[in-house]
Amino acid sequence: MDLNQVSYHYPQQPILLNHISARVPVGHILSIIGPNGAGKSTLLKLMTGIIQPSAGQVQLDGQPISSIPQKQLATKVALVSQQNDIFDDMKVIDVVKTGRLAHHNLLATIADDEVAQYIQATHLDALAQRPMSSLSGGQRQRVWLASALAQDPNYLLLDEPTTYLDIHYQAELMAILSRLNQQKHITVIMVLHDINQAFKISDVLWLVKQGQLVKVAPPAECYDRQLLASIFETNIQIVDVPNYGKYIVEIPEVRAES
Ligand SMILES: Nc1ncnc2c1ncn2[C@@H]1O[C@H](COP(=O)(O)OP(=O)(O)OP(=O)(O)O)[C@@H](O)[C@H]1O
Repeated sequence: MDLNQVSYHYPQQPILLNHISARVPVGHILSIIGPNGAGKSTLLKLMTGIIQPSAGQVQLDGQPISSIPQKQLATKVALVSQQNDIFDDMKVIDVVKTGRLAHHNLLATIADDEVAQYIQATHLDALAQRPMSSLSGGQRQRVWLASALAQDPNYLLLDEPTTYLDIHYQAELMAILSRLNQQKHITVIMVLHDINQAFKISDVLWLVKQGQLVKVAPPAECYDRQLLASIFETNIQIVDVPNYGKYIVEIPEVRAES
């Protein structure tokens, strides 16, 4: 996937993203990080074709994403975002089957067997027959992931996927994504707020500030205290944690006692 001179502004709003050009490395894990309002989710939406650039082009397999019919696009690109409750009356297994609609015309023709692997991959076996309305936020998050996987996409995009997850499930989700990436070669693109998680799991980072792509590099090249401090406008320290490695912490400025 390529972004060629992509600019974007919401209707009646000033320019948000300004001439962004970058290539998404196929088969890798890419995380987009940056402060609130930087334009990360908007960038993700442009990469799914949900919104179209005001100028420039997003290309998928050499084709403008805007020219790919929606159903065909759904077999290539899947988005896991903060979802609403429109599926509350449905059973988990049926919500997962909606992802298969990228490959079928009717939900009724999709067999349970066809979605079993996605339910297993997201550890939802015990919940498959439960209504969505009875699930916790973290469990729902895994259903959205299973449904996106059922699209069998080349590109899996996730917008803040760990928001509702406790630290155990955050680690579990990261492990699931790593496994999918390694075994199925799915390209993972996600917006992550936890920068340490992003640094740990990603092959490439996009650092975004005020609609600009400030740096594109592997995590090892982004452990730069000054760069991170300027992006997040806060005091950053990078510490060495035994058996973990480098860890980024935000340290509030210490004020001198008067
Ligand atoms: N539908 C919309 N209409 C108008 N402005 C919007 C819309 N969606 C987002 N914006 C504005 O665009 C800017 C970037 O929003 P975006 O959600 O892309 O940022 P973000 O980096 O993902 O932020 P966060 O970390 O807070 O989720 C913000 O100023 C936001 O208010």
